[in-house]
Amino acid sequence: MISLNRATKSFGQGDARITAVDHVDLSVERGQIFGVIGHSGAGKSTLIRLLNGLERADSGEISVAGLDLSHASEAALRKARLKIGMIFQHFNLLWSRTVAQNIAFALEIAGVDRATTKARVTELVGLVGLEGREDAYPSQLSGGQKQRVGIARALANHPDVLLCDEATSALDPETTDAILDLLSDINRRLGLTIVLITHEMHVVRRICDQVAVMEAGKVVETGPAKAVFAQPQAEVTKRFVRQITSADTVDGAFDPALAGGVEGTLIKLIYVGPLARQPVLADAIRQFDLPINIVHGRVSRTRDAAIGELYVEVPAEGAALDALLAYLAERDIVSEIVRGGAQS
Ligand SMILES: Nc1ncnc2c1ncn2[C@@H]1O[C@H](COP(=O)(O)OP(=O)(O)OP(=O)(O)O)[C@@H](O)[C@H]1O
Repeated sequence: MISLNRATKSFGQGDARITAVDHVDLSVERGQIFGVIGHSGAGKSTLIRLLNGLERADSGEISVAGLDLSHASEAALRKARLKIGMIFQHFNLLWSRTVAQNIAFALEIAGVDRATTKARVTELVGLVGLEGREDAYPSQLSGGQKQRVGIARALANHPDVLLCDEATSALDPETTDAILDLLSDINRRLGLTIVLITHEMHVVRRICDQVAVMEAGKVVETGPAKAVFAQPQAEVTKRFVRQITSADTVDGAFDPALAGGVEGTLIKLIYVGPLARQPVLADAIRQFDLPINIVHGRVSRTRDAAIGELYVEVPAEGAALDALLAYLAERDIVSEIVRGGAQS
């Protein structure tokens, strides 16, 4: 549905030149919710502006819903934009128009006749849960309701893709979750492809299937959200994941360095999905006759998976430890020795 091949965009000249998007390769499948996460200045906004044709790449190819944006004429881009819906952090509503008129505006621009517009607006108001608020003005709405109007407007012309630019950053946590759940529901019901940019790992965890992590214009890591959560590779990704896992833990993040009284080898185990419901550890204890002691554990959820993280103490090293780690690896459990435990 969307592909970027070595897409690059710079601003400024000479020493002041900044490469906001630097040779980015990405591929988004139809029906996916794809998150792009990064800190401020990482290049996310520029990337999303490349995807809706508001910026042209200096080099590389960008294709959205079958249109090659890198080489399209201005007229083709304008037409394509009708099929690329977008929602914004600050909603960008017309303040002098009611909810229904804001939604209808997108259809007026597309030249849709009055009767069709009226019926479509009613349908969209229902889809985003704003029944009864059709005649309200934006100033009379809560932040979450304003974003619902933004979503309805973005969906008016049956877009192929919905781009979300920090769509929940101005909302409180509860409203954020309600809007994310609405996006997830729309994605499932309409099979709509969604690309969202965010600086919050919570957003990625709650609804994204795939994620790309950006830093200084480059994509430093990409993959299924559950894999990136389970085993973040880049430093910046590890910090994002830590941010969320420590927020989830009532008594703060577990710090293995502070775990007292651990005599044997301290190992961190990570397992994803159905494994969380299998007694792999109990089996390992029986198989190796080792009193494996659980020091700390937690389970976090992504859109479609549970990720378990366990810190265990094992009175073994050398060949016995190797055999245990091999046994766990065969069962798709990732292990990392945190302290002690010479392997043979
Ligand atoms: N029109 C522009 N002219 C000059 N520099 C720009 C322009 N747009 C973006 N930049 C620069 O490109 C880099 C990436 O900016 P971008 O806004 O894409 O990042 P971001 O990840 O979206 O950050 P934020 O969340 O703060 O918007 C920044 O250094 C920014 O200053």
